[in-house]
Amino acid sequence: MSAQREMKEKNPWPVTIIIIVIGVIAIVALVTVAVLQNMPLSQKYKYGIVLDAGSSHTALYIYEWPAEKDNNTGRVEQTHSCKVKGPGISSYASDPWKAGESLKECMKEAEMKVPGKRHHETPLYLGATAGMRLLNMENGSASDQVFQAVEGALQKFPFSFQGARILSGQEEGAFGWVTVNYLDDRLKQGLETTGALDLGGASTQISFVSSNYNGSESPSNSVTFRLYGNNYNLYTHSFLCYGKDQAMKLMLAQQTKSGPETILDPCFHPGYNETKSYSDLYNSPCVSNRKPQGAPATFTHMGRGNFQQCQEVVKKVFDFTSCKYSQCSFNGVFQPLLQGPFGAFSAYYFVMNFLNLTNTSIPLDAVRQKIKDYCATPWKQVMAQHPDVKVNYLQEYCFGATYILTLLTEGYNFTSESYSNIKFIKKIKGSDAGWTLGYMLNLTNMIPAEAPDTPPLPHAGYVSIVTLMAILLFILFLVSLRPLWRRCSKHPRII
Ligand SMILES: Nc1ccn([C@@H]2O[C@H](COP(=O)(O)OP(=O)(O)OP(=O)(O)O)[C@@H](O)[C@H]2O)c(=O)n1
Repeated sequence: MSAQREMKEKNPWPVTIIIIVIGVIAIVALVTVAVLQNMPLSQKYKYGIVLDAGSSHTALYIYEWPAEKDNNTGRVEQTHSCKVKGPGISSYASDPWKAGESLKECMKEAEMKVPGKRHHETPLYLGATAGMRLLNMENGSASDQVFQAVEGALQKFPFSFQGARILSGQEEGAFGWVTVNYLDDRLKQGLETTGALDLGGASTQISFVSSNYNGSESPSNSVTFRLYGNNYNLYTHSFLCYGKDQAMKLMLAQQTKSGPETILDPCFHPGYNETKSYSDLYNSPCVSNRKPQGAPATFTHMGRGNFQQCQEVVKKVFDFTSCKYSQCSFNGVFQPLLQGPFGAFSAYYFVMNFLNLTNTSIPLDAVRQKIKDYCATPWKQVMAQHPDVKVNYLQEYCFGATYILTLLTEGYNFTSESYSNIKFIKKIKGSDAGWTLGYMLNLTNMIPAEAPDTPPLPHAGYVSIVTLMAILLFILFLVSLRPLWRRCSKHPRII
């Protein structure tokens, strides 16, 4: 009996097993805590909606980002877009309530796309650009009525409506630049930025960072930002009336100065023949003061399809005569030396994409030749070759391409070499290039001035290190129990 008790007391196995079990439980607990503690929270998303009320049309964009990453970058994505049917809101000046009505279809779509429980916290913004800038200049009360109508319509939806307003040209340029560089992940990483070229229907913007511009010459073109710990001194300018549609009015005004009944327009295809009204042509503040006295009610617009002559007429819409600065683009507007890559979007993309000219490694002379051939193509043939393209767009691609080339090379001074620095783009990583994303990021304070603190290790690295340390500690512990092992390995003596 006493010999058995002694054997039990001297046998260390049960103690060793208990220690091993506790050790294993401790390791499992440690690793589990490390994994759970560092696990990303279950993905909840937040949403933001921006309506781009442009001169030619309105578009709605829905953005989405992980809820816990409000203050971080590169995570906001466009998840949905909706093109509002009909013209831009400025076209409803004589029927303002229709401007509000026109938005309802896309807004209903947004109600379906954003999860119901997020509706009330989802900010909704409407920003109007050059079409409303022009209407506001022309008729302030009509512009106010259009805003009242759209605000009334938008307030009826369950989102958190943050107001409708006209963006300045400077804001439009700067937010377009923010969008492009945010989507390219250039801001967070502090990389060289990309310039932004935006061609709308009524205005056009150029924005870029140039090392020879610090804002002292022509301060009205300067916008400064501090983003993720980096300072940016952006040059930006918006040319009102130099969007594609208004520039075409300027070009047609050149050709109808004397109030003729017929014009033979080099920027339209041969065989193109339409009767147009003088009052429609001269209905915008960009040209209204040039309307010829005693002109007939209509004129016949005929096409000639001559690229060189078109270039000559288009050049005349720019004023290159005066510049009080060290250097100018046109109309006496200061512009520093072009620098770095550029992204060109909106109508730049629509037109160049239609003509298969988005590849800027094609030499400029070859681009000119292609546009020349296209302009010379008879209108009937163009229509037959593109039955799916809206005639309103189709008839303007010869002018559009000639205008784009003239604006870039003569207006902004891109050369045969620097032309290849331009990329014609529609989307970047699934989000449309344009001012809307930059506008929302700014209003929701989603780009911090200082670089956000990042954890020293990624989640997987943290878990691996904790696991490794725990195993090493356990092995060390087992090794420290060696005296016990030796005793265990000897057969218990039964005396
Ligand atoms: N498939 C398309 C779509 C649009 N356009 C042209 O692109 C211009 C409109 O560009 P957009 O960026 O939509 O301009 P808006 O926002 O309407 O104008 P703005 O910014 O000046 O207010 C218009 O001239 C339109 O004719 C085109 O040529 N082909």
